[in-house]
Amino acid sequence: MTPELQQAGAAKLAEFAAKSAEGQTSGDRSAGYGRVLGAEPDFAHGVALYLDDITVTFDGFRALNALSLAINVGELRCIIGPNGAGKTTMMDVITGKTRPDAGTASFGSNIDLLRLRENEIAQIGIGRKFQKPTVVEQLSVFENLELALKADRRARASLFSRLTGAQLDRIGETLQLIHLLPEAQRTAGLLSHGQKQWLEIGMLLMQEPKLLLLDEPVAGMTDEETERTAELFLSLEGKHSLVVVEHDMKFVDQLTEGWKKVTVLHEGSVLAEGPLSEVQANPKVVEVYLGR
Ligand SMILES: Nc1ncnc2c1ncn2[C@@H]1O[C@H](COP(=O)(O)OP(=O)(O)OP(=O)(O)O)[C@@H](O)[C@H]1O
Repeated sequence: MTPELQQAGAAKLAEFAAKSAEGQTSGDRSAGYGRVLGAEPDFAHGVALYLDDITVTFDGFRALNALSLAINVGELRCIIGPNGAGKTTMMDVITGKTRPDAGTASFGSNIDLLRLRENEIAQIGIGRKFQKPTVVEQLSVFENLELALKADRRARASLFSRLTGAQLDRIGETLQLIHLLPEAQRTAGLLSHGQKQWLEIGMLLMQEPKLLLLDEPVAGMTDEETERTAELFLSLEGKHSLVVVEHDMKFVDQLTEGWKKVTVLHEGSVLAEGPLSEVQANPKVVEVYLGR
């Protein structure tokens, strides 16, 4: 690593540390966790996420219209639907960015998501990946993962301390999982688009999310990258619940392996649910989405 890069890395870490310290004084994630929740999500009923009758209105326009949806623990669910169907708004409600006008949203059977702030929702184990990767370009792949690990409340005390053996092992395992072990020392800014997306997924994984929300994860990827991303998600299934919003039907087909449930959203509610082949043959789905 060049001295410039080291300096840039140190500056980023310092900036990050300052933000963490700020959070600590103004109701940060760990403080919020204890204050608001005091409990881990209860997954005993096998459901990770429940949305019930959620309505979101923007200036009189219903972006979500009595939307109900349940995602099981460990399930990989693909959500498809035409532009404007409400997919992003749904993710915004789950992550606390948008408050619905009506309805309920819970994580496990006990945690009311509508009472939590965005940072608190991240803290209880809901990770979100936006379409555009937001890795720290000046840092190496390894340092990005290290940063994500240390953003975790459980490791905050050790922001500037050396990584423990267990932490190094976790970073190593994640590097392998996201196919970036050979690129560990590479500056993130030099990675391909697909590799940046994987790195960002790796950063989310460092926080051990129970539910991962992924918005068009393969947009802009090559066919090979798309295929490897499908393999990655399939390897995460079971250990995490995954909600994948995607327009790429080949990718959805790979992920659902011919049998898993796909949800079709249209005009803010569920239009159809079932295996991909079934929803693709559904005349209502063809009319509003696939036939276009
Ligand atoms: N902040 C907002 N103010 C006003 N209207 C909004 C706002 N956010 C979303 N909308 C509208 O709500 C509807 C649902 O948008 P949303 O982005 O959730 O759809 P989407 O299914 O994610 O679409 P895409 O596939 O294009 O990303 C759209 O008609 C959109 O214009």
